[in-house]
Amino acid sequence: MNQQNQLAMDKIDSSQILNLFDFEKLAVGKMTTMAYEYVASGAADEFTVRWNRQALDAIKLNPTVLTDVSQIDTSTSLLGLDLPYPILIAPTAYHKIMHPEGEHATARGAGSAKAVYVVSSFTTTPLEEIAKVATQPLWFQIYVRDDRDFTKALIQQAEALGFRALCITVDTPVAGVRNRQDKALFGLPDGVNTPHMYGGLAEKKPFTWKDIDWIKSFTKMPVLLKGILNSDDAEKAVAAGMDGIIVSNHGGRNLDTVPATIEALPRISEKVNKRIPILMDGGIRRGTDVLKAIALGANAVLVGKPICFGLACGGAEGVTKVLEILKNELELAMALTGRATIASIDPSVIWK
Ligand SMILES: Cc1cc2nc3c(=O)[nH]c(=O)nc-3n(C[C@H](O)[C@H](O)[C@H](O)COP(=O)(O)O)c2cc1C
Ligand SMILES: O=C(O)C(=O)c1ccccc1
Repeated sequence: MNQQNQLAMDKIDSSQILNLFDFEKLAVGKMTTMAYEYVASGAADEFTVRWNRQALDAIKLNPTVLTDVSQIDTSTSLLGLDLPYPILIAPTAYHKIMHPEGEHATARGAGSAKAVYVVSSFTTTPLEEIAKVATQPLWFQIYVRDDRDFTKALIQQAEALGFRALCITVDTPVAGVRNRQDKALFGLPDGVNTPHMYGGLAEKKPFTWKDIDWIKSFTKMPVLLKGILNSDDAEKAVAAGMDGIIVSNHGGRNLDTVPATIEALPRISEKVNKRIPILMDGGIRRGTDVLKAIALGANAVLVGKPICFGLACGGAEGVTKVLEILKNELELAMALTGRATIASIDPSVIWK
């Protein structure tokens, strides 16, 4: 497709695309079936995918009235970064199957929206190209390979390119039961590849806490563990000197029937007791979802699938729009619950 046609394809009708669910509906017609099935599907019977949403929906809010909400301030700080709002782009693989500009567009979209973009190690665009166009901080996500020299070199490459934090994904020693993805005969189309990663998800060598210590020993980037669901592991992460954790069930794509992340969050938050920042992802689609996650102990959230759909619908602009809609909804949720700042969002905003 030429550039003119792509730009025309990328025009989003702002009068009709008003929330994150609208992007998914629009994306169905814009993506190949294979790419849509890859992004939208979860593991096995997709209970956890649904629970991520249902558990957020089931939480009721308890607004406070007559507080000064004339100035809503969504800003926060996280691992030395000042964020205008507590929403990051979750690492997702293979952006070029979603849009021809791939991760390049995602990085530009993140830049316009002033959001941190966590780049997947399964990026289909070289890290140096992403770093070149990024105007906001980038983080890097890694899958640890059996080849530890390769793993170390990749982390050092990201660090040298100015990536600001490292997320080690720990919930995927093997890929989950991906029936929908398999039925769609998922595979990368010709011309799309992953310049920094080889192979699939499953590796043979044990990958344990010892490897986490090893990574910590040679990188100066803050290190976060992505995919924590139980509070004992959260405690081990603190003990291992981690700089943060990401409470995640991989968007329901790995082990079906694990709980919703919003359900796992409170006990992890209690155990961690503010010693390190906690991020959360899984089913965040509305500003009220962000508010609920913060109320239950998250310092920030990440969004996965909606970014993929925004990218598919509108390239960089689509990515920006997804983030702007979510930020705007968060501001409204804060105003309507009587919370003018992120710090004022505490458990009392949840109806009990
Ligand atoms: C298409 C897709 C690809 C993903 N690829 C990765 C990946 O490469 N590395 C990783 O750590 N997580 C990956 N994830 C998981 C996301 O980082 C995140 O945990 C999840 O999507 C959050 O849930 P949400 O999609 O409901 O927002 C992927 C998720 C999706 C939907
Ligand atoms: O799809 C995923 O969830 C994922 O993390 C992934 C990343 C690279 C290759 C295969 C799966």
